Amino acid sequence: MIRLGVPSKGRLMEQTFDWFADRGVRLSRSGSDREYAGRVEGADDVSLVLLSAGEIPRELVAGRIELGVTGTDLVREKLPGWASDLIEITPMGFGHADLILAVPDCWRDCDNLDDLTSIARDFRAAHDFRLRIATKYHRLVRAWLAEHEVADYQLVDSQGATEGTVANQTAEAIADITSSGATLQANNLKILSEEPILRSQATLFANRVAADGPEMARFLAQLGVAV
Ligand SMILES: Nc1ncnc2c1ncn2[C@@H]1O[C@H](COP(=O)(O)OP(=O)(O)OP(=O)(O)O)[C@@H](O)[C@H]1O
Ligand SMILES: O=P(O)(O)OC[C@H]1O[C@H](OP(=O)(O)OP(=O)(O)O)[C@H](O)[C@@H]1O
Repeated sequence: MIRLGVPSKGRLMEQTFDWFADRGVRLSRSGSDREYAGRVEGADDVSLVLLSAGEIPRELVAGRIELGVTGTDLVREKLPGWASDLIEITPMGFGHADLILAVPDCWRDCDNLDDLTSIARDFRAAHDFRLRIATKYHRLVRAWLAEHEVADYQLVDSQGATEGTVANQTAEAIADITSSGATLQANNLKILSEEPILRSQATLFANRVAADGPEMARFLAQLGVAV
């Protein structure tokens, strides 16, 4: 049996259902909106497990699901060395979002990371703490800033409504996912001019060990994708 983990709600769930339906596999929730049980029609020996998108990377590595749909951002953030445990089977063409760093619009002299570096240095000299960047993507943001030799900052954890932290004065800058840009605009934030920290999209992942079996090869062939 192949256990397929799919996000349990929202657009990501609906677009995942559409993607499989286009390939002849009908996924559905059984019961009410609150019931996280699912049904699979059109494929043998496949069961549906509805999970939070953020938990799918961990469940894949633990081998509690063999296949899973989630954003590449969540896999890279939550699983250092993910490629030794998981295989990226195919990007799915939806759930596109960029992980970016943004600062207040009113910081006229801050357009790129060099500007931020000098602002952060001055900030540290003027205050008795370092410039705060709110994010839930700790690992990816730290690695990116280290790569660009930015050191005078601290991360503050924000698990939601991250763009609001600047107005609420719990951070000076944010690093979060953006898609349309509407949330940044509504919160008077602008993106630094560098390339995004990461470009993410919904992707089908497999547990590397499970990917070897004949059942998996059959199912992936039915979907028109290969390991
Ligand atoms: N505005 C957006 N547009 C497109 N994709 C997005 C957007 N916001 C988040 N995502 C993507 O959706 C995936 C799920 O994100 P996130 O974990 O924030 O979802 P959630 O619905 O809050 O999940 P949870 O069930 O854990 O509460 C991530 O891969 C993320 O990149
Ligand atoms: O660029 P946009 O199209 O405006 O999308 C970006 C927003 O979408 C996500 O939030 P979500 O709605 O998942 O809520 P969250 O704040 O709880 O993460 C993300 O964290 C941004 O806040």
